[in-house]
Amino acid sequence: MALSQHLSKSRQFLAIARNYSAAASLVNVEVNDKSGVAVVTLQRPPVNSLNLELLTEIKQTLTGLEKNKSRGAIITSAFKTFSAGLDILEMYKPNPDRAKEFWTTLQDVWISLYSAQFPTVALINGPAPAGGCLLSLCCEYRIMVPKAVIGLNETQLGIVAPSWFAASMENVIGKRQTELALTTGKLFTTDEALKVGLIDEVVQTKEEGLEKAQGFIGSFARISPFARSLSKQTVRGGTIRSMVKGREADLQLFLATIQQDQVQKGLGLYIEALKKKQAA
Ligand SMILES: CC/C=C\C/C=C\C/C=C\CC/C=C/CC(=O)SCCNC(=O)CCNC(=O)[C@H](O)C(C)(C)COP(=O)(O)OP(=O)(O)OC[C@H]1O[C@@H](n2cnc3c(N)ncnc32)[C@H](O)[C@@H]1OP(=O)(O)O
Repeated sequence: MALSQHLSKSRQFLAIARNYSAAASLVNVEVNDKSGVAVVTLQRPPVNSLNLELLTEIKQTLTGLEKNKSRGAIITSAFKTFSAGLDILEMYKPNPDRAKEFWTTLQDVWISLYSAQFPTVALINGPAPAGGCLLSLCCEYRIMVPKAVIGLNETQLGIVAPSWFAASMENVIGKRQTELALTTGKLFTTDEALKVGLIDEVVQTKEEGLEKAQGFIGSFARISPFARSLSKQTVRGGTIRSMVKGREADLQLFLATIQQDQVQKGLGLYIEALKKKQAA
């Protein structure tokens, strides 16, 4: 492609990206003019807990990037927490219609991000428990800052990570480590996560992380995008097909689980503990 054509295409893409960024106040999208890589910054204060609105905006962002044949996406946070995971208030004393839409949107986000045709990097610039960890596991590469934690800690809340959460982790660190991590609800420190392969690199700052993430995506410059994305599909296809096939049953299981008295009690206590921690 001629340089002028490439630039015009980039500008067009930039304008589109800025458009859906402007409409989406909980997610900011900035496309690097040179590389065409999108930096997708989650910005729902204070801790990017994933409620219906944030998930909807992430889903719209991913759809936009796919439609515009993005060169790649780096997912990060505007705050000191990457993401506190699912918003517990969406599961505590839930409205049934909203809970259904909430879980369906989470499933949609997982499918879009896990199967994205473009390269994806999670720049984990702070704690990433549960749903925050899941979001990063959907990406192809994980870069993390020191003194943070990451993991699927659902059992600590008295709930169970669904099978597709577990599969996402298993595909990265293997069955044995996943079983240990899930049953104990382990939150890995940055060093532990690197050792077990849950993350790929440690950086000292977010800026350094952005450079490394651009470098990872740039490493595909000489690889055919078609061959790249088909290879990704080959590796991930089984997990995606199984999740899609079971998504209705998964939704029903979620709705039934969060209606249980014992689960509601556990979530209530967990919310109280979070609030007490802040008051202390
Ligand atoms: C075979 C399978 C069978 C069955 C499966 C079927 C169904 C399964 C059913 C359910 C599965 C559901 C899966 C859920 C996954 C999740 O993601 S659950 C969420 C888990 N998240 C956490 O445990 C993180 C909790 N938060 C923290 O640890 C800390 O907040 C954090 C380290 C992230 C940041 O610490 P800090 O900077 O000190 O902030 P604060 O703790 O002071 O928090 C600030 C305010 O934010 C509120 N908050 C924090 N996290 C959440 C959250 N996840 N949701 C909602 N709100 C949150 C916190 O209460 C403070 O609020 P306040 O200012 O006091 O109002």
